[in-house]
Amino acid sequence: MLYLFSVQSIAYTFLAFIAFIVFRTIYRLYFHPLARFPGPKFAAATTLYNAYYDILDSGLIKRLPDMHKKYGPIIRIQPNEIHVSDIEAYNQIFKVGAPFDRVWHDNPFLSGSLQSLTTLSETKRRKEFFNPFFSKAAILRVEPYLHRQKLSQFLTTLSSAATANEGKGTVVDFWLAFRCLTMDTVMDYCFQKDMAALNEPGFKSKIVEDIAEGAGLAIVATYFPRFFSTVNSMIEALPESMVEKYFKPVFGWNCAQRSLERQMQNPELADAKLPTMFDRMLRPDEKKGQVTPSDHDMIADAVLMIAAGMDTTANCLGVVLWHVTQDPKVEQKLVEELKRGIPGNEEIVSSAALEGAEFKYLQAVVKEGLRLAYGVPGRIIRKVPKGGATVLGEYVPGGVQITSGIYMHNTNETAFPDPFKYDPERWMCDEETYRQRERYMNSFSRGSRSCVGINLAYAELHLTVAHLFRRFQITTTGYTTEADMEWNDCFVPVPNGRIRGLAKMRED
Ligand code: HEM
Repeated sequence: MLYLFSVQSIAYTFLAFIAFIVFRTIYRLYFHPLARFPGPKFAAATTLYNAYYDILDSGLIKRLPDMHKKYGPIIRIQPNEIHVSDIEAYNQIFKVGAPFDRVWHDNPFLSGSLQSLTTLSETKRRKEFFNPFFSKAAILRVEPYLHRQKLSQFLTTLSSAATANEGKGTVVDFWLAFRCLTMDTVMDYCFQKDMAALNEPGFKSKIVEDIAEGAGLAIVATYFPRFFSTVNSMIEALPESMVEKYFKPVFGWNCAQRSLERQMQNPELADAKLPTMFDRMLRPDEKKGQVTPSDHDMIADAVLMIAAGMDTTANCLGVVLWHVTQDPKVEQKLVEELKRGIPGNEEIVSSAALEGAEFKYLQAVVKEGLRLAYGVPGRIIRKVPKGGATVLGEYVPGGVQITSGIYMHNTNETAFPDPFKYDPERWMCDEETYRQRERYMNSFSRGSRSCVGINLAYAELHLTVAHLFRRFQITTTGYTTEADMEWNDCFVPVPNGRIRGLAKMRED
């Protein structure tokens, strides 16, 4: 009897569940406030549609251009989410001060950080600490002690690889090398903390490998935030040796986190002559109503800087290296310009000089790399304010998620004819065309939530690309394939393979 009862109750529960799914699907398809928006029916019925393409395929974002061609400029891509393809609508949602708050998918490593703040007012208060720290003037002021030194270490380690084998060179894993560079730079710039990844022969840094390998999970975590939070707490409760062996990304993050915690508790560990990111937070301007964030939130911000600054910049360097080495004309023009502007092979010039009139082609090479590296291609989501908003002439109710992916704008066919071709010449144009193209190029996002690290990123990119190609001849053909460079949208693009190349010293 007891057995029967339990079988019956399981059956009833199952039927109730099926009924719930059926009613919910009918509601979503025919009675939901977004029911009138066009788009695939499956996407309107369940988030599994998005999840399928984001987790099991290379990302929904890559399907959106075709979906927009079929259904129009404003489409429903999830039961409660709208995607718009039009640049004016993008500007409406992402302009400075726009009332569309960020949608935050809980992430155990970043909760409490700037990125987890959703409203404009909270964001503005926290950004007051960051904006002066990442200003162009601040970046230039410390450049001789920091990012230029990191660049020198990068070039030295690369020289060792390039002069090995009696000068025949060695194959270098540039995927890892660029991550060592960007990780060491961010850690040094923000916290005066030397992770010394660049000193590892052949850039074989374990901590960078461990942290970088976790990037692929970021998008999965946005669909199952509670599950990932719980699993993360369980992993953290395990003995350290097990975490190191079986859960490498978590271990890498924990190491970075502990090291930052140590530094926060012992501020004297920082070199007093240069500020760290925490200095300003620990000395808030009370007249402006600033308050020091909690220790937890400052640590979360520190972790955010690594997460936001490492892969994005390294991805762009990888894209530039790949395309430049695949096109002899581009490489020749770049190297000629660099030889004119940097006569001595061993010389290091400042990022300010590299952003001047003598290096226009270098700037175009970097800009085109940023365009095709996409920054955060798809998942930057906003919430329609209470009371709703009119977007592209359509009323969208309050509370609905809305977005417009960077990938779509960076590959807009009108702004960038033959959009997937890497062509720095697009940026060697008249001012009006340049401005038009810039409106579509949104790799750093726009508005109140745009990238706070943009100046540091540009300095790193110009410095690295200039000195890399000035000093080294790199062959990627035969060591990297088109398929390796294909990417999956994991919040940031994660390439299928690693970019590797044979590095040799340039003779003149
Ligand atoms: C090529 C390099 C980079 C690209 C393409 C890039 C791109 C972006 C994008 C698209 C966003 C918006 C993400 C969102 O709204 O969810 C963003 C946010 C952010 N970036 Fe960058 N980024 C780069 C480098 C850096 C660096 C070097 C740092 C600092 C060390 C940094 C720090 C941040 C922070 C803190 C945010 C969060 C801003 C907020 O939530 O309001 N980024 N970045």
